[in-house]
Amino acid sequence: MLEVLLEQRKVRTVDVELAALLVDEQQPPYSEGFYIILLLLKAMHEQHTCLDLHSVNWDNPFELDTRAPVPAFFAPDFDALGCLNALPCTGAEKPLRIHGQRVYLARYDGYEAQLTARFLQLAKQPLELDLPALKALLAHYFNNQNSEPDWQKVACALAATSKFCVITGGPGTGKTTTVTRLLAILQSLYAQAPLHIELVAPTGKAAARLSESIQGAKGGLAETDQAVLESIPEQAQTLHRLLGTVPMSNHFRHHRGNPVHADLVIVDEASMVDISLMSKLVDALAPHTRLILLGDKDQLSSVDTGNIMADICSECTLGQLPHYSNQRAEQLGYLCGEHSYHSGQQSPYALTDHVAFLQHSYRFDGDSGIGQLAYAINTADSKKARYLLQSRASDISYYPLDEGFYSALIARCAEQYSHYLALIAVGATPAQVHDAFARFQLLAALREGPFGVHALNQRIEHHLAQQGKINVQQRFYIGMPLMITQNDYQLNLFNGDIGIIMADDNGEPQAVFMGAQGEARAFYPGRLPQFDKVFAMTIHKSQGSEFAHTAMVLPPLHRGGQGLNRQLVYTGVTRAKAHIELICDARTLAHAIATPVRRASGLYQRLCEC
Ligand SMILES: Nc1ncnc2c1ncn2[C@@H]1O[C@H](COP(=O)(O)OP(=O)(O)OP(=O)(O)O)[C@@H](O)[C@H]1O
Repeated sequence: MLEVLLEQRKVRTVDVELAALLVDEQQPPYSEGFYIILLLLKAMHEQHTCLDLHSVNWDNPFELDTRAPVPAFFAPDFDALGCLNALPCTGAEKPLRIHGQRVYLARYDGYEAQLTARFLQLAKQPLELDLPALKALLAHYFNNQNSEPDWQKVACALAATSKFCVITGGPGTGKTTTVTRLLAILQSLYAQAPLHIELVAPTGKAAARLSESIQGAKGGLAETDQAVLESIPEQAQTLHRLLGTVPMSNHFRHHRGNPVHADLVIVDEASMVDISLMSKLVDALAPHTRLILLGDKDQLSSVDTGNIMADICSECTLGQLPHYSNQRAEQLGYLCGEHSYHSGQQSPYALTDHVAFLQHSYRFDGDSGIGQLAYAINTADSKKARYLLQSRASDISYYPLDEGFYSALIARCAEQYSHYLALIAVGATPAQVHDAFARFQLLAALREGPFGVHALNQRIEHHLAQQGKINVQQRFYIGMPLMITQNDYQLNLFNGDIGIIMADDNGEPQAVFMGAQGEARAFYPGRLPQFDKVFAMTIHKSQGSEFAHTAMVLPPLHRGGQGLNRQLVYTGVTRAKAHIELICDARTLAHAIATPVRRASGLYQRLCEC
């Protein structure tokens, strides 16, 4: 049985050794306890926080290839919980922990317990507030007289009246605008002693975009006191930088014993933050520090373990009212105007009064193809998605994978990328070149294979070289676009940063990046941390970025399309600001839309039980 698992790469040798160690069995034949621990380790590799016994298909628990007979790992009447509880490694201070039907490795149980306790403690902390002053400020910054509730105003009211708040919403729903107004409101409320605010994001790219968005949104704050405006920070940093990385260690300089100095920490793109990093963040917050998480709950989960944003926003459903408590709804009525703010349903969820869900997109109006396509994907409406692709909406182009599509795609991409190359050729400034490059991006679901980024990068490069637009004889040729894949705190270059090779005054190639203040930063290529060429980028890597024109290629079902899911496709589509170009089989798209990923975790349950 073990050989089959190893052969089909369902488990790794190191997992086998760890499981054997935990159950204290030296060699085969192994017990059912050993196999259930292997199942837990497999779940961990798939970035689940725990193994949910309810969701195991006991007839084929390791999801083996069913073309061959699947061995029976467990007896038909197998009592998984009884077996786990009887293991010597299970218990409160032991490596394995059990909560209901959920099995954890101690470390992840610890993270989840810490997040639950800290979120709860923050949410329950009383705040002394001048409510009439807050009401007046809310009316000043949100002065529309709609018959419907203004959910941005509600989000501000929730965040101003609590030490913990989550604001979720799709692209262009105004998360940054709302937070900027919130900051103006808070700094006005605390004008005597302005709050020390830290803006952070999981990647350098996302931090730069947050800085840009806050600067833009501040421009829209007319009639705001100059001192208040000046007290709103504009520069965001990475979470790692806020916490202070310690070289060669997974610990940070800031932790419970040496907390971060801040009255308020705002985390943008929080869906990209894994459970370990989020635990370290909450551990490093001083007891009085407020926390606001911003992000799109429907985007891809973090690369590493966890699903925090989706877990916290479990009760948010498109088109539905939130389940705010009566007390909260009453408070919102006073602060934001008399409307109906709750579904009427009472929820046991401890954070129910701390989550704001923005559903109206200001970027995409009702007629926008991109907005409708994102909505159709999110609501699992494949028919609508298919209709939209065929409908010739002005902001959607659709190319099925018919004969000749590949060379046509490469030619279109080469054409798009010609613009920034032409600008380099005429000596345009780095800012102009970067602007032109950022107008178009090809995204791919996979890294390998003909539909993967490696092959696409090579083909586009080859095409441009044939047209004489780049000279690939040089390793670092003029015009080569690259994306940093490893943080380098000394150089201030971060995972996701995009650089373009341009010539210095002596004609030597250097990688030019744009800094947060719009300044060009140049490095000789030999000094760069790890990077990839980036004519094509994986959808995963595109998180936290947006492009005016985004093209996304999905492989057919038999070439890797089976592995796609709803969040991946949604994330890709919502990178587009003005135009989305989809290159795929309709069947692949339908399959992805019908396949949501839900990572197992107990965060929501714990927050319902406390
Ligand atoms: N209440 C509003 N009224 C009019 N325009 C708005 C409002 N809120 C936001 N906008 C506009 O919508 C656009 C998107 O807003 P914003 O950048 O705040 O959204 P977001 O949710 O942070 O977007 P994303 O994270 O997808 O970039 C901006 O141009 C902003 O000016």
